[in-house]
Amino acid sequence: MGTDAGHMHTVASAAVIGAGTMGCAILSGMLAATEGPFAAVGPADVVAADPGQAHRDAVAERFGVRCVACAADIDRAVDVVFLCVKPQVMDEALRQVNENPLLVGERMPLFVTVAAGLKTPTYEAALPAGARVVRAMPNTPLSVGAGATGLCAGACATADDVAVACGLFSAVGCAVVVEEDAMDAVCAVSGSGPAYVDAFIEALRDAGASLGLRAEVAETLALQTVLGAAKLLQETGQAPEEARRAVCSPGGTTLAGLDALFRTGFQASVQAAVAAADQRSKELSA
Ligand SMILES: NC(=O)C1=CN([C@@H]2O[C@H](COP(=O)(O)OP(=O)(O)OC[C@H]3O[C@@H](n4cnc5c(N)ncnc54)[C@H](OP(=O)(O)O)[C@@H]3O)[C@@H](O)[C@H]2O)C=CC1
Ligand SMILES: O=C(O)[C@@H]1CCC=N1
Repeated sequence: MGTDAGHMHTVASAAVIGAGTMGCAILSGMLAATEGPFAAVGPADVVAADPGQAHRDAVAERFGVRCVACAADIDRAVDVVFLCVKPQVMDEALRQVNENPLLVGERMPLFVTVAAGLKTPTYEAALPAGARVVRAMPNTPLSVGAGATGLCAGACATADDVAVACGLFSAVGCAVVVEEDAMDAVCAVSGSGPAYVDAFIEALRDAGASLGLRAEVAETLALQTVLGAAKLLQETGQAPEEARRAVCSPGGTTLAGLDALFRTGFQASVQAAVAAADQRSKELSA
């Protein structure tokens, strides 16, 4: 990594290990960045590792990056390695990283992991002493520039390393730095969160359809309602409680709807979902 006049580290090259949903979202954000630490990184500076040949061909075609089967096959040193495989196969991916002297030699890259559950000491124990690790928990809207990412630093990561990782994730959404013991909660709220919102949109669509709306009409209305409600909060800075009250006319439809929603356990359902995801994240790290 180089340091520019503002002392912000800039990245010249990167590797993405595991080019699935998250790996591709990171590739896409990194290559689109026109400012921040990844602004100078182009397709020729990036290598992706993924075992599926057909998948690799598709990734090479889509992003113009070089693709190899696994981290052991990466044939150049890089500044940053993004670890984007499932937690269950991280051991193997780290073993392949360790087999590659270009990645674990004298000049080690910064390792940024997005795996759920696995804690930074796990990586630090698997990699050579002194490995700089930043753990991130992004979410799928990253791929459309609207991600929400929580990050924390491993024991050897510097403030600049955290700034580099934040630079990538904040170019494609928002990024917040938290303590490592908050990462399971971040995973439960925003990492898994898009799926809860999708489930809500499905339920709103199906409820509309059950009242006789055509399914496509119901889905369009449900989706735009969620998008619009979030945008309203973001653009006005209103608290959700305040925005919610503005929808409620005395004795009107919304209060009738909210009363049924809360009476049938909406808040308890969300609480249970987040608690279960938090618990699962903790289990993945055990
Ligand atoms: N999806 C999400 O919403 C989020 C996921 N995450 C985390 O991101 C990580 C990746 O998840 P996601 O992108 O959804 O998973 P995907 O299955 O979409 O992507 C993982 C990719 O890694 C490949 N892979 C498996 N083993 C290796 C290896 N040894 N070396 C290189 N590549 C390998 C897989 O290939 P193959 O399929 O052929 O095995 C697959 O293409 C997980 O750890 C998850 O916890 C974090 C936040 C949100
Ligand atoms: O479901 C999972 O385990 C991953 C982590 C957060 C979102 N997807």
